[in-house]
Amino acid sequence: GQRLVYSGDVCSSTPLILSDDQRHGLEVRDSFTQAPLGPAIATNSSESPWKPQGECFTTPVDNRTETFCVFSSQAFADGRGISILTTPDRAEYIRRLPAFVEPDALSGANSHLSPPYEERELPGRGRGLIAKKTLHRGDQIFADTPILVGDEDALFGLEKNDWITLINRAVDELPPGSKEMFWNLYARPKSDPASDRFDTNAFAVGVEEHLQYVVFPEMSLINHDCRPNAVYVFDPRTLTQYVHAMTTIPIGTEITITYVNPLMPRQHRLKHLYSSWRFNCSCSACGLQANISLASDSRLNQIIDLRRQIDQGDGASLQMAETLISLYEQERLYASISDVYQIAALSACSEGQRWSAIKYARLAVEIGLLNDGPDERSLLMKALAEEPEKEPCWLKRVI
Ligand SMILES: C[S@@+](CC[C@H](N)C(=O)[O-])C[C@H]1O[C@@H](n2cnc3c(N)ncnc32)[C@H](O)[C@@H]1O
Repeated sequence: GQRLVYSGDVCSSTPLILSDDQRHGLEVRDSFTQAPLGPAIATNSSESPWKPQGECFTTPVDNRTETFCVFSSQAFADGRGISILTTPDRAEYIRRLPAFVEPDALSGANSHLSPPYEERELPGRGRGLIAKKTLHRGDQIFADTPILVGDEDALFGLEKNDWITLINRAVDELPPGSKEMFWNLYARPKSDPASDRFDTNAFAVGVEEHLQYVVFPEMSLINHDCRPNAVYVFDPRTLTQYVHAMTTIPIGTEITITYVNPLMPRQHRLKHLYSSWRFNCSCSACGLQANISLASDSRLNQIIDLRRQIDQGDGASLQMAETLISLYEQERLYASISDVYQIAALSACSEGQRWSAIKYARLAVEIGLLNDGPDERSLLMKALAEEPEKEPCWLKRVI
């Protein structure tokens, strides 16, 4: 969850949160803040699922005083349970989400009976997840609800001791199975065992356009790679985070996601991973020989320059978009490529290149679903994939 804006805000995809000295300037991946499709919350108010709260703590946030309490439900998600450390207003919003009020909203979630992976001890990186069968792009690996939710304003605003009191209570209120999974999570001992585990394992997500940090204990075993083979996306209506294969993952291969913005140059990635998680990144992209690594960095710079030109100018020509796609492919940045297909689809549309527009729009739809979920852009891409001539972008480019 740390803010990883690098040169022009191109991409930020960090799942986890971090050490005390870095608890500032956080952000959520763009995709998480997309407006969900369909009504976000139920209009009828059902009975509150929350167990009566204990003591709450207050802190000033933006010139007002906010109160933070723990809201727990042991029954949530068929007894998996959830504890939410937030304000009473936000808890009220959350309890009306389909995750709580629609009986079938979680029917496909939290099923770990025959997972496509197994847990293994891996040299130099603790536990990790290894594919038990070959996975292909789009295969679902996880669909889980969080067991803990911690409000950004509480995490960064509350006195440390108040935060520690609340996060420990939040863990205590979980059903035994979930509590055990939480205590089994890895954390480097730093301040408080619950708070340390939360810091190492929480993902930043947007709920009601507000940043929350959420812990999914099964997904927490996924290690980092700068060129990962899996991606994750959060659905704020069902509070479900999905992990999908983004490339072919051969049987016996480790399943990975990226913890940092993969467009950062190698030195920045190494530094960031070390300062936040205290490990020396040894992924293939970090371990490249010096001259090959320089070539990789220069491609990353070229990507950032091109994207800046596109953002600041009048959009991309199809040629620019195809150059970008090629650079992403050369860099194996498949986990971040979906918006580049969108750029290509729009530029092809504006140049009246029918088949290219359809091809890139289809790719943007397919890959965008894995990366960003069903957001508004995916509707536009769907329409473009059908009949580009009917879209406002058609032949818009005046050259
Ligand atoms: C969310 S946990 C991942 C699961 C963890 N390996 C375990 O044993 O539970 C994050 C921690 O895993 C380790 N880790 C993750 N990716 C790594 C990598 N590429 N190289 C070395 N250590 C890594 C680091 O210790 C990091 O703080």
